[in-house]
Amino acid sequence: MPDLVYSVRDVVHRYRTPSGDVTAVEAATFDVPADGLTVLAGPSGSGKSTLLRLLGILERPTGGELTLHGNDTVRLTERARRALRRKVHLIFQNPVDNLFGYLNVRDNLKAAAQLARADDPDIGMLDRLGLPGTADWAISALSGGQQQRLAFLTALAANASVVLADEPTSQLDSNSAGLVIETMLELVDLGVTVVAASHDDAVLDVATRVYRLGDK
Ligand SMILES: Nc1ncnc2c1ncn2[C@@H]1O[C@H](COP(=O)(O)OP(=O)(O)OP(=O)(O)O)[C@@H](O)[C@H]1O
Repeated sequence: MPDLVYSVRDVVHRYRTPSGDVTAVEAATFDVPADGLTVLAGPSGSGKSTLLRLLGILERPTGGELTLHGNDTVRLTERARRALRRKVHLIFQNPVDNLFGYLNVRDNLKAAAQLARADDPDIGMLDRLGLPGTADWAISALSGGQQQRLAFLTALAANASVVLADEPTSQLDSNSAGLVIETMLELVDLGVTVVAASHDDAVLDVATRVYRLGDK
């Protein structure tokens, strides 16, 4: 049995709005084992992004239980939640939101490591993981797919054990999406736990497991 990274039990999340409470996540129950690619699937508005924010410890669920490596993230102090959050790396759907546009490729890896208080990153990962010879390139010189690929490599530079990706291929054409999927699977092979919210069939096809959120 692989290690359990997340245990999610009857998790509910409501947002307060001026026109009343909005239930974004309703009774979500699933496990995320350490191995493989876990995909959260569901139609627009089904709560995928909210669930990723809860898994990323950016927000506390309104109800239910959510543990990360056995730590009860609902009841932990803010300080303990911050320490746990350092092991988790979030990737957003728009590639440029994941990178510092004014830094080159190498310095993006270095900045990710510094922000996570990790050791100096191995820049050679660019050559091994699909971005050979790009260390000195500006971010704007990379294609969207290459930018998103680099975003996943910044997670390695940050020494993250968990990567949470919100619709990582939705802004990309199918070739670029293919590059990103390859990179997600490479991270999985390197022992990183990858959770992606996605309704892209190409991502669903390579998923190790899929948790479907219902229409509400
Ligand atoms: N900050 C917020 N305040 C109020 N309501 C919100 C907030 N964020 C999300 N919601 C609502 O919660 C529900 C779930 O949204 P969420 O973005 O998590 O779903 P999603 O499956 O990721 O959708 P999409 O694929 O369109 O991004 C929606 O009804 C949305 O309008």
